[in-house]
Amino acid sequence: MRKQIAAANWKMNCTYQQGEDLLDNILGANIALADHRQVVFAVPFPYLIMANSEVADEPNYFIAAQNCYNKKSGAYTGEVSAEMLHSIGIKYCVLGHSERREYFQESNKMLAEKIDICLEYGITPIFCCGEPLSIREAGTQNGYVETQLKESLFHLADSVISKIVIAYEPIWAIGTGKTASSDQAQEMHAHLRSVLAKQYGPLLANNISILYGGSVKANNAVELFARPDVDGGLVGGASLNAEEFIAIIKALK
Ligand SMILES: O=C(CO)COP(=O)(O)O
Repeated sequence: MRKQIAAANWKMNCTYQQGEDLLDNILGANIALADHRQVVFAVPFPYLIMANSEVADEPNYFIAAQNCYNKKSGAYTGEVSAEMLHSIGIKYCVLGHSERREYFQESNKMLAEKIDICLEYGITPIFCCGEPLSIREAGTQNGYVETQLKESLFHLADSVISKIVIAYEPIWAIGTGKTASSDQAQEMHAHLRSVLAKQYGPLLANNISILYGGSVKANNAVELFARPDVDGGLVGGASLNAEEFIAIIKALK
């Protein structure tokens, strides 16, 4: 079975102490994860080392960075490299979140570079894609998201593509409380998988986890995650509440 993943994206939230308490509360629930299930916490940079040591003895729990730079090293004041993340044992990195694309002008091409560097350092990218409301209203979301995939991922060899996790996050559903219906999510996830299958063949496409993100909550996770092409979620707001996120972890297939 494909990996089913509950990923928390804390964004720019929590003090160090709050973050530590949140992790303690979630890990304290002692949810044992079957081998096809994983939990990932994407925490702010200053908390990576603390968070990584919290999950060190917890099988199938991992820590992610929320971003890294598209250059390997050098005079880029304030940036964080994939090599730095690797050097502290980080295994995942969220890339191309719509907030990065919007506020920091991250392009598909720049994201392709970030993906290559992460893979070089053995870091699994959680590649985010998703359309804005205007595109959804025009009905052209399939082509829009397909282009994001093509321009950032399709240079990857067959041997590497299965190392990517994809997160489909329709922008109109992020932080708005307006979740895509499970039908809308399934439809897009199936489309993305067919686009991947066209490029890489059905076998590889079937192995790639595609997470849904956008107002995932305890009360809609079961229905969303039950859909055949929805392999878990990338969760913002609800991941900041231990009880909510625990319920979301338990909703994994
Ligand atoms: O952007 C998201 C996760 O990366 C989704 O955020 P919300 O769950 O707060 O809508």
